[in-house]
Amino acid sequence: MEEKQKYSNIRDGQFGKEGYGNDEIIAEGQILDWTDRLFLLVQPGDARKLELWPTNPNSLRYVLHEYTMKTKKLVENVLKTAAKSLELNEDFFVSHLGDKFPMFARFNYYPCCLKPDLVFGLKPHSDGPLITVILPEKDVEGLQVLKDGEWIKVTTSPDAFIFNIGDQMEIMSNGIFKSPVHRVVTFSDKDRISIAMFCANLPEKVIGPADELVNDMRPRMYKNLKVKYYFEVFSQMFLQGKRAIDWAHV
Ligand SMILES: O=C(O)CCC(=O)C(=O)O
Ligand SMILES: [Fe+2]
Repeated sequence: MEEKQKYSNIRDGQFGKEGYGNDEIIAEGQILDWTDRLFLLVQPGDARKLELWPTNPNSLRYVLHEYTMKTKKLVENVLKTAAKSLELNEDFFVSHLGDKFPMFARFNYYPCCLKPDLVFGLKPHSDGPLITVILPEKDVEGLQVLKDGEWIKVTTSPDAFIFNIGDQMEIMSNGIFKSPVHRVVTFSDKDRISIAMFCANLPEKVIGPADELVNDMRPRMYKNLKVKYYFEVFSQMFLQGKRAIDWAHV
């Protein structure tokens, strides 16, 4: 416990986004997730808060750096394919992101729970950034996606990543790609771990639907929004269990 507290997301009584710990508590009775998590900015390199990067195990810094670089390459390739599938220039998403886009790593540990019906490992939410790369536990399922009012299990496959579309992608694709509501359930007899890498546009960028995807058949669905502002709204709404994307509609 002491080791974890060295990296706590509460410093001098102030809640910080990065570090070890659960969500900020903003309301009495707010339901917290059944999870232990560490959240770190991993990209751009010069903005890392290394004092929050655990030194045990010793290899973590090196491995996380390598993992970040490889995830970046992978994401760029996937984003090129995604742009092509929308008949946009293949660099559409990649050029918006630029080279120094923010990437965050979230290490999720969901302990087993004697009353799994009463808690979520992670409550229903959508991801705010552009795209998330999830490395799930090899053989413990737990992630579920809401589709047409039903919760569908996301199956895992050894050595496969899960790519999740985030709100920024839904906005930029004018709603063609959907940012799904998803949640993580717990089990009475199994723990689960996952690593989620969130890739976002720079806070000062303004994003909106691609011009090519707005036409008479498909009118503009979302406002143009400054990313920083969207995140402020997102954080508040997330804690209240609401979706920021509903607020972003024109
Ligand atoms: O643990 C998972 O599989 C999903 C994690 C997730 O949705 C998140 O961290 O936003
Ligand atoms: Fe998520």
